[in-house]
Amino acid sequence: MTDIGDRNAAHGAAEAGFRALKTVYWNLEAPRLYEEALGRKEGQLAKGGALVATTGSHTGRSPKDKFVVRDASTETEVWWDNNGAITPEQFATLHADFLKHAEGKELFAQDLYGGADPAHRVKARIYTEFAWHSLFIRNLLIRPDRSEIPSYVPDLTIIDLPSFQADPARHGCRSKTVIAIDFTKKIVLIGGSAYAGEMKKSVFTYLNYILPGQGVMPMHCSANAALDANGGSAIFFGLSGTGKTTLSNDSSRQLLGDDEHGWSNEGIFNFEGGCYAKTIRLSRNAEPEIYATTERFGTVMENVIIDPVSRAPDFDDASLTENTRCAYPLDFIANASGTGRAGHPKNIVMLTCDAFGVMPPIAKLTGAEAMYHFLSGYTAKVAGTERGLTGPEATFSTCFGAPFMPRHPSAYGNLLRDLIAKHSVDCWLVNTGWTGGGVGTGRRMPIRVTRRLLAAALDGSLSAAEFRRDPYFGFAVPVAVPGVEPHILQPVKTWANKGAFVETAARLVKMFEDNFKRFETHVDADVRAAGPSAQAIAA
Ligand SMILES: Nc1ncnc2c1ncn2[C@@H]1O[C@H](COP(=O)(O)OP(=O)(O)O)[C@@H](O)[C@H]1O
Ligand SMILES: C=C(OP(=O)(O)O)C(=O)O
Repeated sequence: MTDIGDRNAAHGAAEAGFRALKTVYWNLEAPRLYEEALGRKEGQLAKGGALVATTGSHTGRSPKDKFVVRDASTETEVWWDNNGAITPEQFATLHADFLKHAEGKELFAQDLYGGADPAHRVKARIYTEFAWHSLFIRNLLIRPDRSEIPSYVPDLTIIDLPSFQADPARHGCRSKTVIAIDFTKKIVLIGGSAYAGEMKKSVFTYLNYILPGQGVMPMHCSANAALDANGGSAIFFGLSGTGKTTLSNDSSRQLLGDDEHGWSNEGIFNFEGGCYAKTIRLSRNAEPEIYATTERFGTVMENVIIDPVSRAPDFDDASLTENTRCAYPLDFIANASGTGRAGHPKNIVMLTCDAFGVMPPIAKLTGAEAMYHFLSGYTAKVAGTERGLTGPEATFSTCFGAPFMPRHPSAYGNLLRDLIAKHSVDCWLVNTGWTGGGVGTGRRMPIRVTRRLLAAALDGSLSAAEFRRDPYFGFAVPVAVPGVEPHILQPVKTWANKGAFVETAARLVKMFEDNFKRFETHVDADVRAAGPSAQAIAA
């Protein structure tokens, strides 16, 4: 086997069990990875300098194909209702088959960190079959200084082989696609999917497993901080597509990260060193910072269509998927933090994309309401983004990230509750979804309105506003916010058909209540009482 690039000479691919590899390219940086990716026809060069790759049939994550090894140490730790299980024997067979599949191949390896706080980081080594995947994960995670590479020994090893086809009968999985995590052996195997996001979310899942034991709250959230040191940081929880990336990019604040953070006694820290932004209908005006990254050498664009002649990207083209993406290192954003760390948050924002159009654009939450909405994890999927979906569909994904949470939600919920109380954090619920009606009749909340409301929340002025109680959800909604049309703050006023509003709101309340039944025995009475209730409707 030939090794190319900076590496730890004493700790290489043989330790991971690889045999008869043709070559391992270690820690290549962007220019070499471009050469390898383009030379293998893995992708194309876009007009502005980004590398564009397509992923074939998998253009998003495959949560149903994700499995955790159930063994003596995970048995009592993992929330098995939410995580698929495979046996240690099935994992051993899968691992051996992965190593066999890699024989004779050229692989790319990146030695990276997950976690900007050295006290709580994981050293993640990622072996990939594709050069563009190596560039993607190098962009997304934290890149060690070159001087740290000779002594780098990984804690976690990820092997990503999209050309591997799993066998459900042999490997205990569900299809030819598999994401298998062995927390005891600290190995992740990704096969049968070329969607690059699986790699970064595997590191996230690993940290979500280990960090609670270190007293650190891991969170599916973006984060930014005021430029003035006393202004404090803010975190934005939200499921995919709710606006974590879009809204954390704010030229008046410092960006920490767009997706995954931890909260320790020292403050908050990014798990990553890059961002993974959605590019569908990306607008230069509404999202100038993100747009600019698509015109740079080093950015990876995934499933974005480019013109065959000019190589200019067409962000309106969803012919491969709605989930088109660009991945870039944090320093491509001018006002990104150099450390990935900030003090304790002053504000927590829970983002929801309400496709029914009944949630107000912003509400202030009590601690108990924040816990209720954190455990509920509500957003809505829109028809067209998934096969078979004909109308908006409510999704309740606990902790705003159920697919990445190996432990029971109460493990994360209790940590968050204590941190909110200890640091007297203001909590908000923000609807980035529909207003004036649901999908089909209403329109998406203008980004300009959401940004204006957030600015007022984060600078502290909104806390002092006059509030009214939402008749359905019970939380406090501001009556007026400078620069925002007042009627948009009261959803019923934005609907032409008031009867339809009342009926839709009652339906959504019922969905919340049905969903929350599974948490009722895990929470205190104040949290149970913090949800919407049938009484609130009658009143
Ligand atoms: N009011 C709004 N707030 C935030 N995003 C919005 C809004 N209206 C439309 N969008 C669009 O919704 C998408 C949000 O995606 P993104 O920020 O990547 O979400 P996440 O990071 O939570 O997955 C972007 O494509 C953005 O342009
Ligand atoms: C990477 C992902 O997360 P997000 O959409 O929140 O960026 C994903 O869902 O694939």
